[in-house]
Amino acid sequence: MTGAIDISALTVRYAGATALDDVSLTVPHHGLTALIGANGAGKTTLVKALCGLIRPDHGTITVDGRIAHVPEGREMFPDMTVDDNLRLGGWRTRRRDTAAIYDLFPGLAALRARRAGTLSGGQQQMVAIGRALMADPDVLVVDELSLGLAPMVVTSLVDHLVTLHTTRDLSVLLIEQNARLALDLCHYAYVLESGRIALHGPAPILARDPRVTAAYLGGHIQVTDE
Ligand SMILES: Nc1ncnc2c1ncn2[C@@H]1O[C@H](COP(=O)(O)OP(=O)(O)OP(=O)(O)O)[C@@H](O)[C@H]1O
Repeated sequence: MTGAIDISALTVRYAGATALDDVSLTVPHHGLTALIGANGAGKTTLVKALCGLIRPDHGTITVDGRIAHVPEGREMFPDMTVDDNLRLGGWRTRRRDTAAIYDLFPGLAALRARRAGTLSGGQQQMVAIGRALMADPDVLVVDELSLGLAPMVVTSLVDHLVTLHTTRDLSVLLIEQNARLALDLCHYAYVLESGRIALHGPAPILARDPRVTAAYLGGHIQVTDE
């Protein structure tokens, strides 16, 4: 065990089609690590394997400590209140006190009795992060933080994530289609292409790699040498 998450030689096949092919990656302790990739690259498959929702055909996954997941699309229970959605996150730890989550996201406090399905996408994303935190995780897997959200909302969520990472010493794996966001935010990144890790390295270096800029950053990036 070297990291908070260690994935080694992971292979997943669906009915003969290979979704992940010999994927290895490490999320270091207390690091912010990104996994970026286009539609169909295998990101969701990797998250499902990580969360034990599918059984890999080959390879190993080890997690050091408690892992919690902020799922793609938030996955609220829409007819339950915000507070009850948060409490669901604490079922394993038997934690019921949600006050710390409202301290972190003060905007949610006034919404605690609202049905979660009536919240905006950004508010739901805060509930989804809060629900994951109710599990007192050491490792947080955040799947598509920015999906369908306005840039200002994403900026605010990113600020919260950075605060969480620094104040709670969380190790974070951020799964993102928005490569610019992921490379700005994270220390290290992996690029998944057609089920294989095509590139990996420190995020600032990947952000200047012509293969990344052409495929994931719109092909226009200003590289200045100081
Ligand atoms: N249940 C399944 N049965 C068959 N093939 C599947 C299944 N789930 C995913 N796949 C295929 O596996 C590959 C990887 O899919 P996956 O959903 O992991 O990609 P992704 O990177 O998460 O894509 P997106 O960003 O569009 O969600 C794709 O070719 C997809 O069609």
